[in-house]
Amino acid sequence: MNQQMNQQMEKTKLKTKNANKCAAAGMCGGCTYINGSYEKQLTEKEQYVRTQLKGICPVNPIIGMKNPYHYRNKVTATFSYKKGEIFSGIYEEKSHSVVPVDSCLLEDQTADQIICDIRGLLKSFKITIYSERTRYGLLRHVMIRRGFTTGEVLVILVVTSPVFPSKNNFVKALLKMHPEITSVVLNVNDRMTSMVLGDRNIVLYGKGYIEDVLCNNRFRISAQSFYQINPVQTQKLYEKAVELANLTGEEIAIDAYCGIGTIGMTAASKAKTVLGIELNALAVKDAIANARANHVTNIHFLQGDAGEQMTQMAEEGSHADVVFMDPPRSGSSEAFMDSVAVLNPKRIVYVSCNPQTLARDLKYLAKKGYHTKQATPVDMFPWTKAEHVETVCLLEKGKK
Ligand SMILES: C[S@@+](CC[C@H](N)C(=O)[O-])C[C@H]1O[C@@H](n2cnc3c(N)ncnc32)[C@H](O)[C@@H]1O
Repeated sequence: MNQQMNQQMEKTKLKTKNANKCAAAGMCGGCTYINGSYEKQLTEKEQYVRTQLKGICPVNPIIGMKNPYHYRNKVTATFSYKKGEIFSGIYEEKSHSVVPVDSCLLEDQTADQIICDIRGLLKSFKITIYSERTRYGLLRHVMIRRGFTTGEVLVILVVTSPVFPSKNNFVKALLKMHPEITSVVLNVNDRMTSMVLGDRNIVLYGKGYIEDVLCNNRFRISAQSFYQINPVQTQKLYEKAVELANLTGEEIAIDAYCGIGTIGMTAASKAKTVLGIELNALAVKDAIANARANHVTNIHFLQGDAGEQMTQMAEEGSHADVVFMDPPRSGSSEAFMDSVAVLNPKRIVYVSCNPQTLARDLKYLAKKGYHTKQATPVDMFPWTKAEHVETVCLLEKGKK
């Protein structure tokens, strides 16, 4: 039997075994660890971080989750046709064919139910499904964001055109089935892109965003803004990050790659001032509104590339006592890290969702005189790949 046939048989066996837990297992690429115990998964993730950070710093035990299911507060569905009937689901791993999914072990259950009910409405409202191949059709995706503490629900209908048939009646029908929905937004995405959201939002119902409470602050979260997808673990992650910063109330702190200002606002009550830096203009708008709504007066925000903003601050002779940095999976830039060194903070708290780029950046920061004292992995994405484990690190200036 050739190798290809063997691999195919192994794949089929795995799918059959996993299908007991989830019909899409082995296809959507989400639950890599579905077959083992949660404890084993935590051990492997911790070991993965240890391997990546070998020779850099000691690694503390991983912080796991008590109930590691249905934690995703943001759910995105894609639609397609099978024998003329519309179905909804998730893209197959590394492909754009849709795997049917009605309920997922990781996703918020209310969100999954709303998606199924929207799918049920499409035919009677004559809403067509967008095809990437023909570029014909209206509805590309449905995204649901749900506030874990507030229960608020934002439904985002991602469409190719702002002309949505009988939109008021559609919203009315949806609200009748799901009175818990607090806002509905049309997001127009008419580009040939694999990005889910377009730039234009039209509010059909409610305020156009949700609010959620995290670490005693209330945050406003718009369609496009980054917000951690596992609120239970985020609380633990931010508490650890602020604890590592060891703030006394006298510090000038920077929250780089700040999103809607969540880490900076959590730290603000313990620091003198905080400056948040973020590229996404809508996230900065949310961050400013969040600071105002929570009466946090010692935090300010800059919109722009973190590397460019920090370079400018370094050139102006600015100083910081503590820098929080939480870059995207690709990690930080040398321009940013060069400038951090010029600002001369005592401590850097690095939050990362990619141990590989984290290791690369920690090595670069070591060359700049910042040594990593400790790292703590946090399981933000239970059942998914070890490569996605979150880690929070403390770096200090001076000798190793
Ligand atoms: C992993 S998220 C962290 C956000 C926030 N700290 C949180 O916990 O919610 C990374 C953030 O970096 C922002 N970002 C990406 N590239 C950036 C850049 N070059 N400069 C500044 N911010 C950037 C993204 O828009 C996103 O909000």
